[in-house]
Amino acid sequence: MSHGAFRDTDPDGEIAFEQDYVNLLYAHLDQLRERLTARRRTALASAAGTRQALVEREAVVHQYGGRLAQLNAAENALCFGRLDLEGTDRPRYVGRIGVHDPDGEQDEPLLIDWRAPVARPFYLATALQRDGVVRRRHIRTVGRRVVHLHDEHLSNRADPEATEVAPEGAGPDSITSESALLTALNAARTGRMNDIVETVQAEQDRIIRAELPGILVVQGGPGTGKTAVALHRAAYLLYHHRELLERRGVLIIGPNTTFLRYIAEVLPALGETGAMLATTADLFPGVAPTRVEAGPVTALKGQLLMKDVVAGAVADRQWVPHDDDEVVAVRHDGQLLRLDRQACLALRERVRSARLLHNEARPLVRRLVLTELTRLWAEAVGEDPLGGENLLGPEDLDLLRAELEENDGVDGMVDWLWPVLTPTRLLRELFASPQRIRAAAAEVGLTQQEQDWLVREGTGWSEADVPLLDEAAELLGRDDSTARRLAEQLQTANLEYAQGVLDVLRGSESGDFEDEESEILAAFDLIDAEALLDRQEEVDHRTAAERAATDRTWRFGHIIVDEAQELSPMAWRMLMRRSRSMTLVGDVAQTGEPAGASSWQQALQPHVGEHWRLEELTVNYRMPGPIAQVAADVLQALNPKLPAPEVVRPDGPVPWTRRVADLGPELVAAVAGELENLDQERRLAVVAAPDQTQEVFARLQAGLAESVALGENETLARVAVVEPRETKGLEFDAVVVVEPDRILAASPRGLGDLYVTVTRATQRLGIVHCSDLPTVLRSLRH
Ligand SMILES: Nc1ncnc2c1ncn2[C@@H]1O[C@H](COP(=O)(O)OP(=O)(O)OP(=O)(O)O)[C@@H](O)[C@H]1O
Repeated sequence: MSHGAFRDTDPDGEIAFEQDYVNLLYAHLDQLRERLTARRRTALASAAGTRQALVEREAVVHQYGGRLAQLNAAENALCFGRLDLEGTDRPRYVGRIGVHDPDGEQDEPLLIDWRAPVARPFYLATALQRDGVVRRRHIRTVGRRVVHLHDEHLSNRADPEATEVAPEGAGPDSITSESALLTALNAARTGRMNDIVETVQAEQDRIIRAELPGILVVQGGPGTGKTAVALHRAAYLLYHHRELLERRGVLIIGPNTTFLRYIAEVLPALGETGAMLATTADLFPGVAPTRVEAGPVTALKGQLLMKDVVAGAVADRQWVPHDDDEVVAVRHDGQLLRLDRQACLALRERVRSARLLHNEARPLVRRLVLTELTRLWAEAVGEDPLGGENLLGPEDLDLLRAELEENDGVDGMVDWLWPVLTPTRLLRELFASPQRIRAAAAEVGLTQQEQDWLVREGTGWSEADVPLLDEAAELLGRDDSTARRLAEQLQTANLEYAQGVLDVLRGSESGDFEDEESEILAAFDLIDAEALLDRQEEVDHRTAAERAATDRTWRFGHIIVDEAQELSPMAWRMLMRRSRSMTLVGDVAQTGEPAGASSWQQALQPHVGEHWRLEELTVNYRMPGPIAQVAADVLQALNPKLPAPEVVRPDGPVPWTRRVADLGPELVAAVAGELENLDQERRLAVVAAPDQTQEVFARLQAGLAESVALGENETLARVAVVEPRETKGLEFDAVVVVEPDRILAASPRGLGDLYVTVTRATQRLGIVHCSDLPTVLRSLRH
């Protein structure tokens, strides 16, 4: 590996040279923005008298808006790289977007989008595999000012002074652009994730640019860049498959809303705003889970056997009398027409054999019920007093049937036998009734304890309920009656609104207008309210993400799942319905959820068999060596088969431990000491077991403001007190772990939570404990 020296001065005018070029790029960016803003303004102001013109105008305005957002996002670090190539004097500049000189004669763009194939050597070229690259230059800018250049000479013919051999142990051989990378890794964390577009590494680049179709699993230890890679892959795929992915949308699933906030700025910074960020809990429109359930309940609800429980619950609602004494009956024309158990059983079998979804089978149920009731009524009224054949002919039967159709009691009977069910009604009524649970679980063999876990007191949905609601929706099919009623109401309301718009237009019509310019057509001459409504519906410029958020059956162009190891089998089942083109990133050593995966094979086999491919990330960019060593010890105990990632920064502060009598002043002193070790802008997380976070927070809130010479708000803004699960996917400059023994005891999945906890720090790690340290933290014991 070779790398160049920093140039802090600019003896050869290199910075000035690059500054000129960067100025030129920004001038083009400004020009482009101005031109687009003006065009957008003109389009907005243009008249759109016809339906077609209105649709076209809206499309153009929308398109300009999207492009402008991309250009605005490129403002920061527009250009960050340059490649000098063999056989040409013209360098190739790499940046966030492509910039062309509209008047230029050259074919080659002034700036190449990092996602374009010709930008790839910027990330991949090494001294051994140069790909035609003689020199790779990293250009660092602050605002629009070039502040630093760093060169890597990949050619043997390069200036020997600018090339030096990497010091021993400076990190894995595969690292490129080491100086720029180390600058990024050592930077203070802000609480929001940054993009890594300037320093993507070769193994990451391969994953980012992997082909779209199919299921790609990315396994990697903590800090190997899985989240970063997943988000850059989203940007890459949107660039290369824009038409498909803007139409179908990209869904990004994260473990919780804190995490989604943490990553929210990465894609916009890469110029992409169209992806939908969600947790699996958000995937059933209209349901916002707030209910917290105990671990065993969550674990049970996540298991695949719950699909059979839900199916059992639906089947149980397709009612038949329990014995020969029970009947369903309707009174008609003085006759009591009854369906007994045998008749109901036969009817149910006929309907089930039609293999329709529950709600969609209702019209068939109604038809069969009517046939049976008609037969019963005919038997009663057409009976030949002399004992001969029934006196009624086919036409009479048709009349009887038509009459029965008008009887409200028939609908009541159908409701009883085959009620219209929504997913929420089905599960609400299931979880409220031990009898229903027993009936639903009859074929599944749930233990009494498991059945009791499903009984729900109170209301509200949990995250684990969402895949069950989705399952129910799949089995029930559309509840047409409600949907139709709602659609009709909406249509009426919208029609009234559209009519109102036309009335306003008419109201504003001037008297002169009618007399003198009757040739000119006004909007209300051309369209009626219904047409206006149609027109509004056609001009639906919500992004695919926005439309998908309200449509449970939306199929996405691609789904990215982060912390994918946490998904339960039922959650996988739900996601698989939404796309089969997926990137799943995670680490099976970090699983904390009770129903999460122990292996990718176990997680995916039931849904896609062997149809998935695995890539691995092997380099830890987050932790310095001494912290990584602590993590490696925990990993060794957790799953010795998983290799600990290599580190990029071998050196760093040694993690410290402090034994305290209780979590009082000594804890405060330890945290205060740690804060003093950190620069002002750096942030600290104090991680404690779920049942201790409140106490720890209260102690620190009271004690820290006094110990550290800072205001209370200022101090607490730098210190987050969190439980292990809340730190999933996040990182902090420093982490203080409180009572690891207690964290271990509170984890449903053994060492997973502790492993997550000790792998969050980018700079410093400390441990405060009252009880003995767990054996896995042996390297920290004195
Ligand atoms: N090529 C890179 N250049 C600069 N920074 C990088 C690079 N790769 C990763 N990082 C940084 O390393 C840190 C860890 O990355 P990330 O959070 O994506 O890892 P992860 O594998 O998802 O970790 P975890 O499993 O713990 O959630 C982040 O700060 C990220 O920006």
